[in-house]
Amino acid sequence: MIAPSIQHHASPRPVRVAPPHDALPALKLLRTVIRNPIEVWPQAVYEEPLYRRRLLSRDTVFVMDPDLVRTVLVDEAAKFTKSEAMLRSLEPALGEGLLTADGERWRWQRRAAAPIFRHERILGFVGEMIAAAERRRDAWLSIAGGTVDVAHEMMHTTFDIIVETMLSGRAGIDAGRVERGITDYLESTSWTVALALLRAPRWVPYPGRGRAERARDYLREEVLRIVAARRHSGERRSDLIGLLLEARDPETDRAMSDQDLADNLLTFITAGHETTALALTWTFYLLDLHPEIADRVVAEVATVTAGGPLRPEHVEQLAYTRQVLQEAMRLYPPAPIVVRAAQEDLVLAGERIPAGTSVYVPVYAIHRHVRLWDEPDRFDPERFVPSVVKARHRYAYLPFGAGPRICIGMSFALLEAAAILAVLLPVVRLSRASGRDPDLKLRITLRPGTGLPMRVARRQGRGG
Ligand code: HEM
Repeated sequence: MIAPSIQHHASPRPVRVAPPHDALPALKLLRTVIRNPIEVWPQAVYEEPLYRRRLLSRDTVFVMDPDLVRTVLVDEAAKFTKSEAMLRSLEPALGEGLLTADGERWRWQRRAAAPIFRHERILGFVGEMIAAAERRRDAWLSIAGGTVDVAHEMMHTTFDIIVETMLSGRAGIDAGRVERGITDYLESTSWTVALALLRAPRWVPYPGRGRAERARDYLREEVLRIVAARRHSGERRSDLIGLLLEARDPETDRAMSDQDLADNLLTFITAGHETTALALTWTFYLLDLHPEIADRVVAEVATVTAGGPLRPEHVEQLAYTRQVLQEAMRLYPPAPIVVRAAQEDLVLAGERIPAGTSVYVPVYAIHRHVRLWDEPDRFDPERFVPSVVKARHRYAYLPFGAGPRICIGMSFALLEAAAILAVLLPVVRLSRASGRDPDLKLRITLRPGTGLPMRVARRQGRGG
């Protein structure tokens, strides 16, 4: 009888969100939404197939059952649009780009961007991914024994990769300012979400609004500058800017305006690096808790590369490394919630859902749902052995969403994360500088509240 609890203590428990004990009264709910919206999700979201409640002034349905998730995101996707809270948070920066547009406007932008995400094309980017990771590795080795904020370091690494691969070079963008700009902007989004739940008009001021708007203006000016420079040069390249410049709306034959281009470039720059950086950040945290799993990744890299440097063709062969990343994204999905607004009345699991209802797909909670996962809080990459994946419901795991709006950058992100991990892990060992767990903060993405400071040591043995 005692054995299971001993085992339980032997395996470190990665940090998780603590759901509230009781239903929160309105004022406390509002305060919690502003501080950290994921902390209002009740225990029921981790246990029930569907949970319905009024969140401030919005009728809200949480959908956890994988069949219902499929209904919302795939089968009946046409009956939903992006939600008011998400649009209100993201539209001021991303306009009506690929992530935020709906209907026909979304469809032609998706078609325009699709060629750059074809598998063969993405494989051509892996060399850049490895090179950026090697620059980070060399920087870390030069300060071995020191401490780095892994969250910040991963943001810079993935930022370098997105501008190298999608914009054909850095184009003079200040990565540090972009990172601060994104953080400042995202920081304000818990207010915009709360105000949307309260149905307050969009002009209502809130703390940090000025700072968020300055950040947004900086980011937009930078991408407009890049667009203007490309138009001015008349250069034709087949990078993302080139593809978008040549795209024509099939219905109107209209080309993208500079504003449309800026919306999309900013969408790709932000959606395309912050999420992957977070996936890696949480992976480094988990590997500090589980050095035996880190050792297995290092051993796999050594086998696949035969002890030599990582080359692009190796990355797809790193099956265990990919399992580790997938399991890290189960526990810490960088995009922990997907939200939609019902455009028509419909019925879900016998519940009448009137048009206008917000439908939350709480990815973080689905990934830790007691009916879907055995010991949901345990980090166990074996869950992603192909035969185990096959036996599981397809919609029990959705770090990249699902259906027509599934992440366009999914393969890019998986290759990128595996390449970065496979370059860094064999040479360095990272351990939390404070010995404490990071805190989980929802700001559209799932971020470590105050970064993730880790000590960098040279890894002894085969790799270093
Ligand atoms: C680990 C990394 C990533 C995660 C976890 C992630 C997650 C997601 C999720 C959940 C969605 C769907 C949102 C919804 O349905 O409302 C999405 C959409 C999107 N992602 Fe990613 N993403 C990642 C990396 C990337 C990368 C590398 C790029 C670009 C290079 C990218 C670009 C986009 C875009 C443009 C969309 C909107 C697609 C559409 O609506 O058609 N993402 N992402």
